[in-house]
Amino acid sequence: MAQYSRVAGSVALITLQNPPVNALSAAVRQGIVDTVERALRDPEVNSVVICGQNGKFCGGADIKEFGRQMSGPPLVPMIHAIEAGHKPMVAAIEGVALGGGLELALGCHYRIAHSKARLGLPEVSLGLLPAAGGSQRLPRLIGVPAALDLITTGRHVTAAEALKLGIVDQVTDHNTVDVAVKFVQSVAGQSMDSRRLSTRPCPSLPNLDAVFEGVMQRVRQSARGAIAPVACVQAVRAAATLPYPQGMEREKELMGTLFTSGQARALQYCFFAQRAVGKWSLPSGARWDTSKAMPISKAAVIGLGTMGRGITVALAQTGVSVVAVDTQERQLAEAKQAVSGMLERMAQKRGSAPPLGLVHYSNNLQAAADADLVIEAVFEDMALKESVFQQLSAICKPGTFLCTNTSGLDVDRLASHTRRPELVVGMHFFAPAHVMKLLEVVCGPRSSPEAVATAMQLGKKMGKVSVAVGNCPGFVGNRMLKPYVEQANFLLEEGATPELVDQVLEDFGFAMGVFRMSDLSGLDVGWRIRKADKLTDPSVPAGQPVRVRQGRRYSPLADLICEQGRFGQKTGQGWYHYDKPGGRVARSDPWLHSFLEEYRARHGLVARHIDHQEVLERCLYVLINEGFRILDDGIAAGPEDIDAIYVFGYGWPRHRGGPMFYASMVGLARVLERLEHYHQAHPDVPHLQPCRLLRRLVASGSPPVQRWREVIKRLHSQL
Ligand SMILES: CC(C)(COP(=O)(O)OP(=O)(O)OC[C@H]1O[C@@H](n2cnc3c(N)ncnc32)[C@H](O)[C@@H]1OP(=O)(O)O)[C@@H](O)C(=O)NCCC(=O)NCCSC(=O)C[C@@H](O)CCCCCCCCCCCCC(=O)O
Repeated sequence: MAQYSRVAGSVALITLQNPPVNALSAAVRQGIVDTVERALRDPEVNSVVICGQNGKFCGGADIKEFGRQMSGPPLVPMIHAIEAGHKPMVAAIEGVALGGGLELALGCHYRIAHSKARLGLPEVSLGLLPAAGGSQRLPRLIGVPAALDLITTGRHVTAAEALKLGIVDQVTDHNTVDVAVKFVQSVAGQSMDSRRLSTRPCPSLPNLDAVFEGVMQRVRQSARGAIAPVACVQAVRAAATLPYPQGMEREKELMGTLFTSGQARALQYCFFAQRAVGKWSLPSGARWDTSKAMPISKAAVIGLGTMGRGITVALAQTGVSVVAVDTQERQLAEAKQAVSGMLERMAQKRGSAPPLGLVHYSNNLQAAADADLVIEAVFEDMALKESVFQQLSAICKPGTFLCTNTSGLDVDRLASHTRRPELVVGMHFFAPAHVMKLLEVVCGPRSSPEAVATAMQLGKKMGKVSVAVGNCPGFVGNRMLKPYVEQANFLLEEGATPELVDQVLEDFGFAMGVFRMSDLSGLDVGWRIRKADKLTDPSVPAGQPVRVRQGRRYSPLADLICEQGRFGQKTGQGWYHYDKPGGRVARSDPWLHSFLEEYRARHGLVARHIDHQEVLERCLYVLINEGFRILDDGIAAGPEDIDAIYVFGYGWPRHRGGPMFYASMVGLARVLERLEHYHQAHPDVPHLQPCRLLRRLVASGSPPVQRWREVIKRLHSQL
């Protein structure tokens, strides 16, 4: 797993071999230990180059080994032996040097990188810290502030930035190994004493305490309960204040706490879940590896509201030529300005030219005629969308994929208005579409494997985490959101306040609680949907109790708020009060509190004390229960799909792994027992009734989340 060869007579070349990213598995570590020993022993060798096979230096420790019995030589002494070696060692970095891979390179005496290489210490995003000496060597090399930035964010840097920071000694456009071999020969025989980072002091920093205090405060705030970023700061502080051996002890101690934590398990699960969703399969048998994606060089976006504009920007950023269409002149002119502005700002940040020439504008649907793929993003109204699809089907060239950005309407019904329903899929983006990572690709029963593969591939090119889901009202994300929001409203009826509910959810790790989030998205959106579903007052049959709809408990609270013209941030009032329409800072609103009191009095409801546990359990478990129903219905292929959707699209805290992973951590039996308890207390809320799949999983011994797919398959095959 590490190949030894001799090049240029006296240089030992050690090549890591563990495709696809040369991760430091036990076998690779053993290979490195053996080959380094051999190179140091061999009298004919006077210097060493370490590189990775297939143009990739090393993606770090083998994450698949975590959580299992560790075997093979440990990383820390292995890297120490390299650093202590009396012959010069150079890391030839191509592709990536990440985590343990960069730590290995930091143990070498020199580092030479290809200009396209990326380097970083991303352990924090796996719930860990760079514990193979990275937290101690990097600050000694580049100073505390830069090291803190890289280690607490886990961000990757380009070779050019690495050179500027001093992480690498040289950047080349040529063959990196050849350059490294030449270089190492030029330093052979020299003392490497000054090149051993562990022997260097950390560059001194005035106001060390103040710097760490400030950083710790910022990190704690943005971590939202994640423990790894905090431990990363503590480890770098050890580098800045302790001699190297004690610093290493501290690094080990901190890693010991992180390594076995639930958060590390959750974050590592997220890493693999993000990759698993790319390997989609559908109930029809269509799969990612047998379905051919078509190339998309020209796209059209229909409807240039907020979503259409964001989608246009995201496509142009990807290098796709876009025709942006809106039949309303005023909207078109505003969109032109907004899209150009967004593209310019993004280009300025990147230091490149904005791709303005890729976007063309039109007020005529005919302009979409020769597009390879069209994304409809008109107002969320079925009749309007049906008419657009009918027209597009007549206008577009044969073979154009027709996609809808609907957030929950029936994709199959739209497909039925076209001549080729197999070319229709949903591409559900999340606002702002050029920023948010999630894309739900909604597959109707008639969507062809080719259409699904094309939408998935385009999403990936746009930098999205694309998740293939089935067609049902709300798909996956919004379908699960509905009972969650509903519970929050019921809790208000029973005595809670928006502040209490939001605080509990934010303490859990959500960026925003449900009420703050609703104010941000606009309360009128849900109101319009409830009106269309005939849930709001004028369409309710006479004599129907106001808190019952379609035979189940209903809370008209949100409707009443909307009737007051309180649509959230945009109107300056919603569940909270804002300084002005469009204001961002949510303040408690005394009006809302008296409104809730009056409401309860009017309906004979007596406010009771509601504790944090009840808020959390009712909101989260009802959402999780719907997740199980979605799995049982085959709308999502596995728990990873649901979790990726919630982490990347709904602000679910990544260090909690996603709702389904969280359920497995809490214990399925516990979730079931609490749902049963709440359903008994609220028999008129069907969403609280534990789903069949949850019961089945508990009955089969609550297998780990990675094995749920098998249980689901078995369950379905028995039907
Ligand atoms: C590398 C990438 C940037 C490549 O991206 P790309 O898009 O090209 O490809 P994919 O992401 O799709 O990946 C392809 C393929 O490869 C798999 N993979 C990638 N990286 C790894 C990896 N590091 N390990 C295993 N597998 C990997 C990926 O899953 C894909 O597989 P598939 O089957 O889907 O094809 C990108 O992949 C990337 O970003 N990778 C992760 C990089 C990273 O985060 N590296 C850091 C790893 S953690 C680390 O290095 C830790 C070290 O600092 C120190 C470790 C010291 C350990 C000491 C343990 C002491 C424990 C003490 C505890 C004591 C407890 C007690 O007391 O008992």
